[in-house]
Amino acid sequence: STNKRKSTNNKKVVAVVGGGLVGALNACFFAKRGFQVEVFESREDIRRAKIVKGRSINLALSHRGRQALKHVGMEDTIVSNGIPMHSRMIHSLNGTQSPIPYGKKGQYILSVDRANLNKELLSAAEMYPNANLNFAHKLLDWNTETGAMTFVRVDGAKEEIQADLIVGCDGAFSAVRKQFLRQSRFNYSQTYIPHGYLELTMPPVNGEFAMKPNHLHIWPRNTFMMIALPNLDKTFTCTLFMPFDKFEKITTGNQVIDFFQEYFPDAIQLIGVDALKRDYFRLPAQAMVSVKCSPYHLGDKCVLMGDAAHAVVPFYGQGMNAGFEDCLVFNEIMDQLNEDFSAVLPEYTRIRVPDDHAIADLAMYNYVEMRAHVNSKWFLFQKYVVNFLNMIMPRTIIPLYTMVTFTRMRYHEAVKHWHWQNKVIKQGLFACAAVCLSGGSYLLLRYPPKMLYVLVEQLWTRLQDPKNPS
Ligand SMILES: Cc1cc2nc3c(=O)[nH]c(=O)nc-3n(C[C@H](O)[C@H](O)[C@H](O)COP(=O)(O)OP(=O)(O)OC[C@H]3O[C@@H](n4cnc5c(N)ncnc54)[C@H](O)[C@@H]3O)c2cc1C
Ligand SMILES: COc1ccc2c(c1)CN(c1nc(C(=O)N(C)c3cc(Cl)c(F)cc3C(=O)O)c(Cl)s1)C2
Repeated sequence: STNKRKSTNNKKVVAVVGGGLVGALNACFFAKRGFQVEVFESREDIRRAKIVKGRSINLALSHRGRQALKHVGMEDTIVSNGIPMHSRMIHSLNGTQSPIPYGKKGQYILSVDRANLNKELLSAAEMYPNANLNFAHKLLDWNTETGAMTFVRVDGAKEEIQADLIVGCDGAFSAVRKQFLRQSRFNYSQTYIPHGYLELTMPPVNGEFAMKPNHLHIWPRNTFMMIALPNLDKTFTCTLFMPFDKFEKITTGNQVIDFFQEYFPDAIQLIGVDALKRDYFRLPAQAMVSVKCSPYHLGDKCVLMGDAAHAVVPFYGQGMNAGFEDCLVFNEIMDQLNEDFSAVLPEYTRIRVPDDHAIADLAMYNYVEMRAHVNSKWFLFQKYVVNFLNMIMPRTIIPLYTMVTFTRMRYHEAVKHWHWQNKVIKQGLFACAAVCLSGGSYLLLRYPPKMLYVLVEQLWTRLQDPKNPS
């Protein structure tokens, strides 16, 4: 039966497919504009269900995501439930911990609980009288002409529902996107990386955090890496990144301990030997996929946002932030083109595709970087050099992660500026190398080594005893 959800006023009906982080936030954006919003989520209402297994338990929320939440009045609620991380804490192999600030005082990122964030956004959407949440509705397919969607219920019954606009927020394996793949001139690519991830919990010690809480803890070990974000219950969620073929080689509890002894010795005591042996095998390592596609819209009927449009590998902590920013950018274009979908959708694709592709590339680049040669020394060195240059030329040399994490500079413009400043730094380094070289050789030619030796000795004595004129 095709029934079109009755819209309370003559406003159009917007169907948001997917009640995850981006779908729930998008529902708030459209409901705030007065549309009749119907959210269709395949899972049961997570506000009633138990823990959702297999998803990253906490996430880093930064500026872009906060600006989107702010627009629907949710920023304060979410930030109050987040834990500020003012700097990274780099764990070296010998156990020393080195903090690297994210920036000036007010520049910090937040560790937020994924399930809690999703629940808060669903409840915020539900507050709007013109918004409905339909759980246990799994989209099978939709018709590009009529916009009619076919959902299957838990009991296998099918339900057809019509909408004026379909917003595909159904994640990396989007069913809404399936219809796009049948269209000509639709570009699509997906890449699974050879790494998987596994989550481990680091319990509190005597009721207190096991490590300093206001940091993003990182154990960079080239091909392996572990990071830890704090939770409100004083635990840390540790995410271990490792190639699948390495995961497959570790099959016994003792092998887990040996592996941690070799690469993350300080973490063994903090997580606990038994917990490590148990939790390591609780779930299989999860895959990470990078999806890029364009266009994001189909006619004036359908638009993709969030992971459905651009699943990115998590090595910049931007997937959710980018998806939240999608909602904000779409909303800004709705204002500019006064909600005319036939104009808004193509404009959204034109504006947003270059930016979401840029962050997808950046995240993949950083994955390759981290895996290739980022151990704690290089990580520290790199951050110090760029932070030093930023100190002397604050408006010219801006660390890339600062532009990505603490501004709403368009992702593709941040990348362009980063390429430019890399060139400037390289030329700058080259220039001062040339000066030192030519200056040095001039001195050698002008003053043969003996003379030079005397010169240096005089200089040294003067430095030792400035008053002595000799
Ligand atoms: C290990 C890891 C760490 C991460 N860390 C960060 C981080 O620190 N910061 C950050 O910003 N991002 C991070 N991300 C990325 C972030 O998790 C995603 O970008 C974000 O969840 C995308 O939200 P979404 O709503 O688009 O998709 P999802 O969260 O996947 O939600 C999709 C929703 O659609 C529903 N659905 C799927 N198919 C259908 C269907 N056919 N019909 C109806 N409903 C359907 C699903 O049940 C789900 O509720 C991380 C990701 C991973 C894997
Ligand atoms: C829950 O699972 C996950 C998984 C991965 C991430 C997060 C949460 C949060 N992440 C953030 N990354 C940045 C960043 O810009 N860069 C370049 C970094 C990239 C890596 Cl891989 C890293 F380890 C540190 C930094 C860093 O600079 O601290 C932030 Cl800023 S936050 C990565």
